[in-house]
Amino acid sequence: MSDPKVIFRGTGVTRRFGRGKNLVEAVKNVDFTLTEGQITTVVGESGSGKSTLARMVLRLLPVSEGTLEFNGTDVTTITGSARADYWKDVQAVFQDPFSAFNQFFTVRRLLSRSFRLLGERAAAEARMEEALNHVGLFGADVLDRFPHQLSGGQRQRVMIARALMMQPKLLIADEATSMLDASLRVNILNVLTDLRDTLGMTILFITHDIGQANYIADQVLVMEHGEMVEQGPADKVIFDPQHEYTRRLLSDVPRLNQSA
Ligand SMILES: Nc1ncnc2c1ncn2[C@@H]1O[C@H](COP(=O)(O)OP(=O)(O)OP(=O)(O)O)[C@@H](O)[C@H]1O
Repeated sequence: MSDPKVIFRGTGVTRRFGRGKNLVEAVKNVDFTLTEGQITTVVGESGSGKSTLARMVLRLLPVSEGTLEFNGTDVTTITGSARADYWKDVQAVFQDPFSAFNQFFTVRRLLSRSFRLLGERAAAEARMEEALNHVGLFGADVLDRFPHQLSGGQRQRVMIARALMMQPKLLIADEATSMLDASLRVNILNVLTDLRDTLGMTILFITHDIGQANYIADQVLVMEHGEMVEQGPADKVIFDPQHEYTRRLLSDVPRLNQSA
């Protein structure tokens, strides 16, 4: 078997907001890699810089310092059509699937709108069905429904399907389960692990909950106050944490600790 491939590399990534006494260093000189076909989880408390990091990887937010490489290409400052191409390869789902929906659009319209690029209607329809199947939904059941006719878990799965329609190489899920109750959360986590296992999808999963990291991750990156304090294979970080902060996050999850 060949060595796992690094699909994304961040080097010295820093992001500051504001200036003077209002200066916030949200992400501080962070180095990390994402391995193809693996789920990498960024975990940390609220305000630790996880979303800022995800938005920089997505190229929604410029870095203050550092470089971002995707598939060996420097994407740190790409704009225009290069960035539009990048967004075909790198797709995201966010916390609140409801806010991303137009309440007056059916699922079909939502999905086909974000997929105008494909042009041909029949091909778009086929891609829609395929993407919905990947998240355990059937077109006939959901395509003609409006958002309020779907459960929270179904809405989030539709959002994942929308991202999948672009056939991305990297999927970013930023607190994608935090609005869902526990059973639906597990359901979405299972959808993501299935995508890794069946499509070989690379996933960057952002969460404040180290329990979810344990459930889903191959690799864990731990952030505290903008710094990456610990990173490594999930088993190692979770069952043999080296940093005090990681131990503290773990001590808040009693069940996990007992199984360690
Ligand atoms: N646009 C902004 N302007 C000023 N400060 C910001 C901005 N975005 C984020 N920050 C600050 O950067 C720090 C990191 O925020 P970020 O949202 O990345 O953390 P997080 O770990 O994702 O937290 P949460 O889980 O609560 O979203 C926080 O102190 C936040 O207030």
